[in-house]
Amino acid sequence: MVHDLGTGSTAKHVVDRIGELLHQGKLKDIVGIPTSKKTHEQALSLGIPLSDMDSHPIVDLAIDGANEVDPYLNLVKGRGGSHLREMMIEGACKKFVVTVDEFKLVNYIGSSSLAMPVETSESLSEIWLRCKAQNFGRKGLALCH
Ligand SMILES: O=C(CO)[C@H](O)[C@H](O)COP(=O)(O)O
Repeated sequence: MVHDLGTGSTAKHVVDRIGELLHQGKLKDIVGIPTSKKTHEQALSLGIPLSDMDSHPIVDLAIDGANEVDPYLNLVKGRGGSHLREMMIEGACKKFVVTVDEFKLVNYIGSSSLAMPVETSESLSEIWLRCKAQNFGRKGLALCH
């Protein structure tokens, strides 16, 4: 089974548990695709076999956290800084499970008043910024590397 390994404090518990089940022999034949460097390091330390999307373009299962979830199950993800990679990997998965606590549940997306994460690839960032600036104006747009 090809498993996306999510990013953030909630997903960290999932990755820990996968490592535990692997060591207990209760989980077999699993390969993980980490959505961030931090998760990559955590998975390596737990001995979870790792791969990437070039070798495994179809991901069977993704379990990851979210920043906001509305009553219709619309999500905000990416405040942990792995937006683009998560969208690529989780967009390719057959099944996507989101793990959140009650603090992530909102009446409408954006109501937590926290920043809305948007991430782009470095090579596209200028083109993308120009495009977004036309839609929203430069205010509030920042590049994070
Ligand atoms: O999208 C993410 C990372 O880019 C995380 O899943 C999201 O930020 C939730 O993180 P946490 O479980 O630490 O609250």
